[in-house]
Amino acid sequence: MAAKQPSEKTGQGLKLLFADDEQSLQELMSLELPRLGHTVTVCPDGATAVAALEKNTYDCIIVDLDMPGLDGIGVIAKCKENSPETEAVILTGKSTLESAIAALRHGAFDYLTKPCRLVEIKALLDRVSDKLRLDKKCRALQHEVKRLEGSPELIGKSLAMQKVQILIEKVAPSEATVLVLGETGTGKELVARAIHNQSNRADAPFVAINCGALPETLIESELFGHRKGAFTGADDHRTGLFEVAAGGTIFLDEIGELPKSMQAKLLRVLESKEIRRVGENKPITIDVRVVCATHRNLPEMVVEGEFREDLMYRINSFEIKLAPLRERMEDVRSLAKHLLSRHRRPTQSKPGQSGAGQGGAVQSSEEDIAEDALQSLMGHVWPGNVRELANVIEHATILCDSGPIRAEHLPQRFDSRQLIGAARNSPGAISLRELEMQAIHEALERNDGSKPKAAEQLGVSLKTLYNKLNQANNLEKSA
Ligand SMILES: Nc1ncnc2c1ncn2[C@@H]1O[C@H](COP(=O)(O)OP(=O)(O)OP(=O)(O)O)[C@@H](O)[C@H]1O
Repeated sequence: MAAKQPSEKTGQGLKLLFADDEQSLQELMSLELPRLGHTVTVCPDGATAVAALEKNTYDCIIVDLDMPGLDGIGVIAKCKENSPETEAVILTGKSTLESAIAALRHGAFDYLTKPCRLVEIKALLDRVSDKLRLDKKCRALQHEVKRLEGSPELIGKSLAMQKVQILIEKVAPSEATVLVLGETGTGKELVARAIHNQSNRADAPFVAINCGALPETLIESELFGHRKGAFTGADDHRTGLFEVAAGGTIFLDEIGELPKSMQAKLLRVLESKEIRRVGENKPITIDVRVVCATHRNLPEMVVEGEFREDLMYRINSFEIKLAPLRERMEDVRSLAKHLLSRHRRPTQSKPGQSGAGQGGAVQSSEEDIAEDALQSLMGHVWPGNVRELANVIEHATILCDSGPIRAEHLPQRFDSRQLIGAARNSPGAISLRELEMQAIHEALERNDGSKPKAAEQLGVSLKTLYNKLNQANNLEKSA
């Protein structure tokens, strides 16, 4: 007896496999599915379907539950083994709960009860198309996010970083709430991501929110969601970030900036593991791990009445403190090379020097940064920490068309650094006031001209910063 052969009819849209032992249905589908714009391979039984699945991949398979030999569930199981992203639809003559549950348990997208109308098949395939389109979009976005975030790898072999790595390894598998401390740009978010990635929650979402970046009126609805009409402007229901992070980790960055009213609400959520959407009374149970971070001194904030003591104790059950970059200068070299691999396009590297790294990045090699540039980087105090270093490297890659990055490709303030170095060697060549002004200009440059941020980084009040700038202006005018 000749082996049964699948027949294929082409169209556009989804690539489908249809398997059913009823000949009338085979004929109907080989005619109608291409009319709906899809390509279809029609199989008369389960074994033929599996043979076709071994040769091709399909967007969606539609299989009869009861077929002689291998049944529909068997076909789906085989299909998912080889191609988990293929969607499956079960056709069943018996609309029993058991068969529907069995199909869904085996990863079917949905099921249809025979006799099914063409409009039902069309509506279902439209849903499959939408899902596949969204899946693809989601994968593309994940890829883009990964590329923009760079490698989640924490670089640094200094003793301080080794200790941090050990703490992350130890705390990640637990459910402990972690508080990450450190100056701005030291890598607090990266640590939070590492905790998530090394935890049992790694496959669920990691959601980061900067508590200082949202107006007080919006934080509650951003975190917990709201019901339509809960307040003026709430035109739709909104899911809060705690719900978005379900099963995963929420990272509350700049927790010290959380307004007092929200601190009380957050404490309640952490204690009860329940949230209430704004405008709703019904609590929703949540399963989310919380990691917080701040560059502020929380105990001091508690003394000054700016931060709730009970919340501080609730979030700091496990602390990880990141040392500023100036205290682990031995990491600058490896960090600079790692950060360079984020920006270097393959064409910028010499042939044979590079290989594709994570997120499309290209690994940088020894010669990608010349010794004079490395020495300049090693001579800097890095008030903006690793983020500042990342910006400096980005600046250099823009200026350096080919070959290794040299000192001349670094931002201008690194010239002044050499000046400062020279001044150190010949006292009197540069005044204290000039040094101070250089530090102020560097801080302003790093913070895109923001005086409050520059003042914070320099450790002076905003008023002092204005006074220094005014004095310098007056001196310039009188000179
Ligand atoms: N150890 C590290 N290895 C590799 N990259 C790092 C490291 N530390 C920081 N970075 C990079 O430096 C930049 C700043 O890091 P991150 O955002 O985690 O700092 P932060 O402390 O959370 O900053 P902020 O306080 O401003 O929120 C990011 O691009 C991050 O990838």
